[in-house]
Amino acid sequence: MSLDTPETSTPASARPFQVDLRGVVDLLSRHIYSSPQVYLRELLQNGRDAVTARQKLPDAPAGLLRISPVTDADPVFRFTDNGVGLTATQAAELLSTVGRSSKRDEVLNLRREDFLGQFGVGLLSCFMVSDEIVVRSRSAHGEAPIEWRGHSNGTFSVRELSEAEAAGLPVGTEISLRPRPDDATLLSPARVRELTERFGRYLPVDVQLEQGDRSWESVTIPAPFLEPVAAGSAHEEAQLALGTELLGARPLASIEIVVPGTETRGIAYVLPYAPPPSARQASRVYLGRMLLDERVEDLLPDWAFFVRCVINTDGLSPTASRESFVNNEALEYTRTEIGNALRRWIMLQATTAPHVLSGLVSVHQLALKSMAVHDDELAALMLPWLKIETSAGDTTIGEHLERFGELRYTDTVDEFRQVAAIASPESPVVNGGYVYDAALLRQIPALTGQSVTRIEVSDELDSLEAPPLHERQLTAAVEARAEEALTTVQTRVSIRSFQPADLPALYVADQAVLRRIERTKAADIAPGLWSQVISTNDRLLTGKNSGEGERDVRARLCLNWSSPLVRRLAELDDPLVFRRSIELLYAQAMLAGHRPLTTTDRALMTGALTDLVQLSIGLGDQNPTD
Ligand SMILES: Nc1ncnc2c1ncn2[C@@H]1O[C@H](COP(=O)(O)OP(=O)(O)OP(=O)(O)O)[C@@H](O)[C@H]1O
Repeated sequence: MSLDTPETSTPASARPFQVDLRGVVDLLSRHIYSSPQVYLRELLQNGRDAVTARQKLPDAPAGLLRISPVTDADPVFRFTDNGVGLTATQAAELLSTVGRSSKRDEVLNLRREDFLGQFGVGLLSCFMVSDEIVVRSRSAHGEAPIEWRGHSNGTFSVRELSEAEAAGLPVGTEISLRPRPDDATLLSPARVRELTERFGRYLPVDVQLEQGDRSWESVTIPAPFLEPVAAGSAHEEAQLALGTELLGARPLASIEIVVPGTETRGIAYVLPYAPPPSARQASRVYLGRMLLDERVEDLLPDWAFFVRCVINTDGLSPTASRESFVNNEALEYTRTEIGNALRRWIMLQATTAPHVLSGLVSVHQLALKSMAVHDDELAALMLPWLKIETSAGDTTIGEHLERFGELRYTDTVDEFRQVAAIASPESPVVNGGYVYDAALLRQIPALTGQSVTRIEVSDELDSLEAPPLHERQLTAAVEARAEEALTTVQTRVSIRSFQPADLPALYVADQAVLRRIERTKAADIAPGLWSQVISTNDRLLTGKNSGEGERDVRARLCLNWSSPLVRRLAELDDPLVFRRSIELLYAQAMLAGHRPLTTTDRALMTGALTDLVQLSIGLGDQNPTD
């Protein structure tokens, strides 16, 4: 069927949509606004906008918003402003038409930046707490004062007030609400104070609350996050107090954020504790100094999880719920600029306040590493402060490079654990296995010109020499005895010589090393032509192939033939002492390599320890454990 109107039909007259106000209020309260408490935010916002509109006229007084909560003596809530006011025509048109707003640019149909409202639905939020809204207003443009009454059943009336009726009504607007019994607490003095302070504490107009004794108390204070502060000033204290309230602890530092492009400014507080890396810090955000939300999620870049911000913006667009921003180019730009401000601050600390940076690094290592990986400039400044684990203990990249001039690292934690025990103290190995570490270490040559080498476990264990030929018979017998001792944990045993000599055993799980051990074993058995064939073949091997399957590449215990303890064990005749000692060496090598112990491993270790203790105190013959 065509959507065009058939020529023969009678032209239909255009009629306006009917709006079911109850449905709209239900939509607002259940699906747009998070809670009925936003009635106060919407009133504050309308009052603030009316004051702004009046300030554009000559001789406007300073803006003033006054709120009288519901009390036992007076069950009506009143909100007054000394703003621009409304004429009868404006009231009929603007207050009574859902979606009509005076605050949009007529041509662009966009929010005008000096106003907070734009959607033309805010006043309806009062129907979430009251069945009737009464507006009495006197326009700054002259004309008779008016009274507009709107009902939640969708009807309204508007009338001009006589001067007698409007006696004492100044230019501006007064909104009265009589709360539904269930909602009365939302309009009570305590809740009204709490909500006014939360939403409107930093508004650029004076907001006053009526007290029990009919006096007025101002709740507005200067926003401590909008001005640069002098060190040691009361203003700085107020700024830190706000950060302490926000984080629950005194911030490590405060970083000024200024994004002129979207009229955004505020403070990023550095958390004094490390949050989980996945936890994106939500920002407390004000729009035109009115609270938008305590937890706006998308204003910071992902990596900025070490700060929490308090921000005010005049240039970003709120969604209709006024609890988050429209995800547009301006938001994207602001997010990037906030990221740049954080980066600039870190760089400044690196050059002017290294102690601040080192404090920051000790708490927020991971966030900083994640930033440095994608940012050469930042990496150059941050690298010296970043902590690393080395076979000679924990240190920083800067200290390590200063001491050793070069850096050798493993790609994984597992590799590190296997080589850490045998790395020489003159050339320690760095653990590049923690998140971002290897990627950062690889940046060093380009940034500082210093040498960085990735090492392989197999290269480090290259010095695993087979015992001399004349001792092979003895070592083969020890290997067999030791392997028998370890049958429950199915671990092979090889004897090799390596440094340091005081390390009796090494647990080897690296496949390349295991292949090499197997190779030397085959070469030992088949000297001459066969050993050449095998070594040529090994050079060609880069991964798994059919020949490899025949080799035994199970993890194994490497006993150190250079260790006096192992040599002493080789001479030991007592089978129980030998077995228990081998079991203990196995457990010790597992623990030194940070390998998790299985139940069998633990049972083996406990049994060995118990027996050795019993044997050493002379109980061995009476009660060995098995
Ligand atoms: N206190 C007031 N003084 C003067 N005019 C007002 C006042 N409150 C509301 N108005 C007029 O009524 C219109 C509709 O108000 P409403 O709160 O429903 O929407 P809005 O403020 O324009 O937009 P939003 O839905 O985004 O809050 C306003 O655009 C304004 O012209």
